[in-house]
Amino acid sequence: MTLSESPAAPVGEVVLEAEGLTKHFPVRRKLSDIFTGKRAVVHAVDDVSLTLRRGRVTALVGESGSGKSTVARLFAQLYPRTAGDLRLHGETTKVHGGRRFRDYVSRVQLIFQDPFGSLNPVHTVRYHLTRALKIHGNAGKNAEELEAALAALLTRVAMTPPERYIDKFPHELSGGQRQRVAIARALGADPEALLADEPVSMLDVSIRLGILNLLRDLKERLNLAILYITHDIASARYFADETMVMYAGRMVEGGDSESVTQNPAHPYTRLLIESAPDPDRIAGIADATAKDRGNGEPPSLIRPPSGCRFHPRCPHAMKRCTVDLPPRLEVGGEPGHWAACWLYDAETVAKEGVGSAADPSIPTPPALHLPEEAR
Ligand SMILES: Nc1ncnc2c1ncn2[C@@H]1O[C@H](COP(=O)(O)OP(=O)(O)OP(=O)(O)O)[C@@H](O)[C@H]1O
Repeated sequence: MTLSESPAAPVGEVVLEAEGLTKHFPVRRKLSDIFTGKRAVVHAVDDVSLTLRRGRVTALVGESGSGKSTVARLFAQLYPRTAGDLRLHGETTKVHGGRRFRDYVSRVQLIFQDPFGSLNPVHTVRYHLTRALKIHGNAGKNAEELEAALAALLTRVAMTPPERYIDKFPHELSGGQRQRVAIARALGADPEALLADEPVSMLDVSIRLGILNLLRDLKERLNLAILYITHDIASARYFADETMVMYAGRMVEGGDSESVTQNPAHPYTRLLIESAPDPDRIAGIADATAKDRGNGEPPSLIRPPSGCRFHPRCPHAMKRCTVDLPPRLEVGGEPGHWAACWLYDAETVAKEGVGSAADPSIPTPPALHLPEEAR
């Protein structure tokens, strides 16, 4: 097997495109539902639009329960979607098992958070990788070619010399090495896109950077499109080209990673950044934590708030935020940087005044940098 190093597809070519992706999970029926005829659902993901391109990492950031893993599973087609479209190279794709699903999985691979759970403890590295190569038709024509393909996979994830690792069982490897094997197994399909769901969150802090550097190397050498799911916005700045922020099942901000992390526009992104441990900002941590507590908890996804879902926690909320869902609005002067927030609609701000409908118990926020026309 030869991994398609820098394949002909141009960097930036769209691989996968989601439009209006929505997933509602039904919740257990209550007696009252029988009388009302309604069935409650968890609004796990609503109206998510996202594009994955060759040679680019797109980070999807948000706190626990915001819907990130559900988006990854929708992209992997492990769940049927409630609504919306998913296109592979411009064509709608909807597969439910069988050969079509296997073809899809050959092009789009998912890497899980838990390297301890994703490898079968009774099988060796050789078994896991051979199986992946065979399933995806990349095992070569004979034993020598298979051996060469196995060595290529381990070399690609910097587990060298390959013979040191190939016959090891998962328990003989460190967490970082197991995640490298899981990545090598995904590469066994020779995919175009990797969906990495919190790939480093269960690893020691000291080895996280090594795995992110490996993924970056793969993005460049194999021209992969990578969806990087994380709750750690600081790592998104370091690793991703583009960053999208999710809150309570909806996307609230997006743009290139530098703009989103250095000049966050949505009040939720600002809160996320303030509560992220940042070695350059150690003095501010206690203060930020206190502010978080004041800003409350994520809402129920069974009955999500009307309008902007962040409005009950938002120190800048206006009346319109409580009733109208904000569209994606451009953030002044930064091409491609948007926020789904009425603060970026000058007319609304002028008419209602920033914070005019905010809960008075929310602590006073730091100064907002709004576009001039909205001040
Ligand atoms: N199979 C399911 N059935 C019912 N509800 C679900 C199911 N899977 C997820 N949910 C709900 O959907 C919401 C989004 O969950 P999801 O796991 O996608 O969030 P997340 O941002 O990935 O969180 P985490 O970082 O904790 O994994 C949560 O409220 C979760 O409880």
